[in-house]
Amino acid sequence: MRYIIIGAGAVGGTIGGRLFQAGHDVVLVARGAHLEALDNTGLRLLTPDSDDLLPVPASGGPVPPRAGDVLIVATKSQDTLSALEAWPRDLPVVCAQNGVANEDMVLRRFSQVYGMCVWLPATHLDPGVVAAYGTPHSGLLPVGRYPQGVDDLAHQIAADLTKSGFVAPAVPDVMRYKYGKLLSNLGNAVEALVGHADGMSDLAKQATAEGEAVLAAAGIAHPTRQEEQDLRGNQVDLRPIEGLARGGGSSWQSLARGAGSIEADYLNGEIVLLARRTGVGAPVNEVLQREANRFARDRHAPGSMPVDELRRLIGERSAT
Ligand SMILES: NC(=O)C1=CN([C@@H]2O[C@H](COP(=O)(O)OP(=O)(O)OC[C@H]3O[C@@H](n4cnc5c(N)ncnc54)[C@H](OP(=O)(O)O)[C@@H]3O)[C@@H](O)[C@H]2O)C=CC1
Ligand SMILES: CC(C)(CO)C(=O)C(=O)O
Repeated sequence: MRYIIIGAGAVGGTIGGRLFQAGHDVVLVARGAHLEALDNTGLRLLTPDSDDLLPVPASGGPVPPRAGDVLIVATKSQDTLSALEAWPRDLPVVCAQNGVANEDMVLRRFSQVYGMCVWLPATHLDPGVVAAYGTPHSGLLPVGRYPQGVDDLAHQIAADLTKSGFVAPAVPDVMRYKYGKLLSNLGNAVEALVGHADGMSDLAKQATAEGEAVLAAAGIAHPTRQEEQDLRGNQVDLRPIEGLARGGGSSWQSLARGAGSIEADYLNGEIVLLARRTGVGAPVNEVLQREANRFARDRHAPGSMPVDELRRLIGERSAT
């Protein structure tokens, strides 16, 4: 099996780097300065306990096919389709991403799709450099066939990831896990907008509570908090890497890089979509989606919105 990682940033770089370290064939697909650094120097993968320079092959696009190729897409959700555009449609694709929309988007074009629920705090620090901030051998990556089930390939992927140091069970209901993870990611926009200001976690809890109510109204199952906690164990506990504080989660990082786009349409926006479909309200997530998109478009620095301003906007929207 050869793992082709489409979007070798924080998550893709970490998964690809660990698979490579465990002896698997890996190709990292990247672009721009990141691709140049990967080509010239290799992938530098930092963890709390290690600092490795890995000569993982990299490419800017499709590579000559080989039997057993598997695509792992680890771009932000807004980049999924364009990143997969040039790849042969008979390849299996694993969506190692947050949100729950990628699998359907990919299934329109590729017939064999897998979901992966990604609990793996990581940062794309610089071109060619990624950091994974978990406990040693951390990262929880349940994987399964989309929309449900476990086939031989899902078992093989889970086994390869497990041998690479992840906790990676093959699960028959991967989307149930991904809906649970979606709830945890509704606070991404809060962190991106107001940073770690006082009041940030209350706003994130409001977004999550609203998300839970919307999933309940839509009849969508997700793990209970206890089940998720049991599964997570200490796999996603952040540990410091000396000299490298983690600024924030994946959406915060998009703003910090001035990326011009953010994943909010696929995180808070998923709750807004479901709320509209089921006829319930989702004012908190609506404001977070709108403001996060505005912040990304106007290239505001992460954490630069006063928390009172965000509270005011949510209050205003909730009152209408
Ligand atoms: N970071 C984290 O801690 C976690 C992230 N996730 C999820 O994982 C997914 C990936 O996030 P993350 O790793 O943070 O994102 P990153 O931005 O770090 O990495 C995504 C990479 O994809 C690249 N990319 C986008 N389009 C293309 C393309 N057409 N060709 C080649 N490369 C492309 C980006 O390049 P460029 O920079 O040039 O745009 C970037 O390097 C998201 O769904 C996120 O929500 C889940 C759990 C934790
Ligand atoms: C859980 C968390 C916040 C880990 O960083 C994440 O999923 C993200 O950054 O998107």
